[in-house]
Amino acid sequence: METPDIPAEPMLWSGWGDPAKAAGLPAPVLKMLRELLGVREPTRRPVTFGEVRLAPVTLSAAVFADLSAVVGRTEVRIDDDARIRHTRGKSTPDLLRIRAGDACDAPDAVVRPGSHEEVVEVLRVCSRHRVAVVPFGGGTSVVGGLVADRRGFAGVIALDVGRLNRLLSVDAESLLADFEPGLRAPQAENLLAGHGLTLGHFPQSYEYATLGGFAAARSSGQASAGYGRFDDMVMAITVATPRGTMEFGRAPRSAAGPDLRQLVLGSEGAFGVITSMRLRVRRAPAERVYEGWRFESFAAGTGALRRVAQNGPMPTVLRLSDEAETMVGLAKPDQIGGFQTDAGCLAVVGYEGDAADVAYRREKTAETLSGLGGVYLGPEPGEAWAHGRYGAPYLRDGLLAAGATVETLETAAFWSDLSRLYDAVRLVLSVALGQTGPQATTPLVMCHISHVYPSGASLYFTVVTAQTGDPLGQWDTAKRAVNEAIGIAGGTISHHHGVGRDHRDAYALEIGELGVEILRTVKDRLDPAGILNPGVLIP
Ligand SMILES: Cc1cc2nc3c(=O)[nH]c(=O)nc-3n(C[C@H](O)[C@H](O)[C@H](O)COP(=O)(O)OP(=O)(O)OC[C@H]3O[C@@H](n4cnc5c(N)ncnc54)[C@H](O)[C@@H]3O)c2cc1C
Repeated sequence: METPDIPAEPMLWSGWGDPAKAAGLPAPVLKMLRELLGVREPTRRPVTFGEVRLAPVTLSAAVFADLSAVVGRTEVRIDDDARIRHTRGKSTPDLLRIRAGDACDAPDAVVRPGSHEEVVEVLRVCSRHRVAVVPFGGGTSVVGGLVADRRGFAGVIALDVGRLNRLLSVDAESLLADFEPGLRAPQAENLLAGHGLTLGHFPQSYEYATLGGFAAARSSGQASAGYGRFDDMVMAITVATPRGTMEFGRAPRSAAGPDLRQLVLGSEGAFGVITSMRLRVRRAPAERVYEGWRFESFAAGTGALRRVAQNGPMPTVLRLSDEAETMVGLAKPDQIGGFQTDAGCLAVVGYEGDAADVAYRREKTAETLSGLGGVYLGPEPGEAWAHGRYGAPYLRDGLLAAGATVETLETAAFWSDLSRLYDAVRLVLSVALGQTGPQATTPLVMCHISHVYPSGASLYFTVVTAQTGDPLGQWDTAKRAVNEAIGIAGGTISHHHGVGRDHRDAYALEIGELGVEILRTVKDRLDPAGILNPGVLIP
């Protein structure tokens, strides 16, 4: 998999990604925004860094002294720069708020422990003083996973795991590697490359997201067909809690009772702070091939993907854009704006491995796809996707600046429910974001499938619409309606972004009252003062 350089700069405080890569919008996109979606330039400009509004720090001198005694005075930061950069995550509502100068959710301090023991001590100090703790990895959450409920607390700290950034050991015989959680994905890949290994986890947030964040939010990368989801990779996990240390996982599989790793995976910092993990790794592939296929319709392409997922062998990357996403060219962000209306639906299929394995899987997959109506387009669309794959999120800043709201959301369901779910989400988004009156507009709703299983798949939607005077309210209304529609249509509220605050209520409906009670009981036991990420995950 082609991997970008590790960004040297901290992430843009008001937008996505590496400041050096900030991109303008291509002219055809601007034209489409104006003519097709009725987008008008916003009247308000985004604030400058100096104009961001922060509440005063509420931590007492005693808390400050106790935290400094654990991690060192310089690792407890209360300056504006540190606080603003640890405010919320990177969803579109997060960006709309910070661009408007609103940093009311900023932590009072950013604390950076240097070891597992220091994390345990920080949690003890915060429990004693009733200070809320937000575990902070790369800060790329898109579900409100980095905002603590302040009520009843003497303050909030962001517990940044950035100093826990080592590859601790490699077991080449078992294909395992022990990592600390604060490594960003490209750093981990670089370290593994020195051993001829790869993790194979390539989400679109790859440049900035961390290993701990992947485990805490059950992330899934774009090559999940071949390498699996991140939660499949976690063989063992160590967690610091206010009550001490938990360590789970000591064999590849076990019948020794329920698998308590699963209680940590997806717990989004509400039960403890992940301080190390033993991850399954793979030998670095000798060969990589990406290519494109065309299907007449999304339904036809979906059927073909299902057959591949059920009959195998599996490619490494398997994704299918619907008609709208193919038309806009979102599958190839470098070439966005081609606007081919007769392009059908583009599937990108990739294979990584040794030459014989790649050749075998390619031949078998091609047989299946062509037998179900797929037309082979050659390597160009696949290579273009692989080259531009981390580029799309950079377009969001330009779209927001131009007066468009753009956001993504995702879900998953069994194959037999998938087309109903697809129709329901598209309909609800179109109705909720469509505007009537003299300047009537319809939003652009696009979708792709990029994670497939024998029993079902995920659906990933991108929506672009003209901003109203209240873009936050506009999106909030639409998102509530979609969450409800997903539940009714039988989908899960998240396939890989997680729960955070944004999906908390929908998640509660999904797991039922008893499920919520189990989560509350576990939390009460591990975190009796309730300091860990209050308001996230658990209603
Ligand atoms: C542009 C963009 C593209 C994205 N693409 C994808 C994608 O392709 N696939 C995907 O799965 N996700 C994607 N995401 C979502 C996000 O990147 C993932 O949820 C990722 O797992 C978050 O990692 P992070 O290190 O940034 O965690 P953070 O955002 O810092 O934290 C996420 C949650 O985990 C908790 N947490 C963080 N570290 C720890 C720890 N060490 N111990 C305990 N709790 C912790 C936090 O408190 C928070 O609740 C995308 C996000 C953006 C902005």
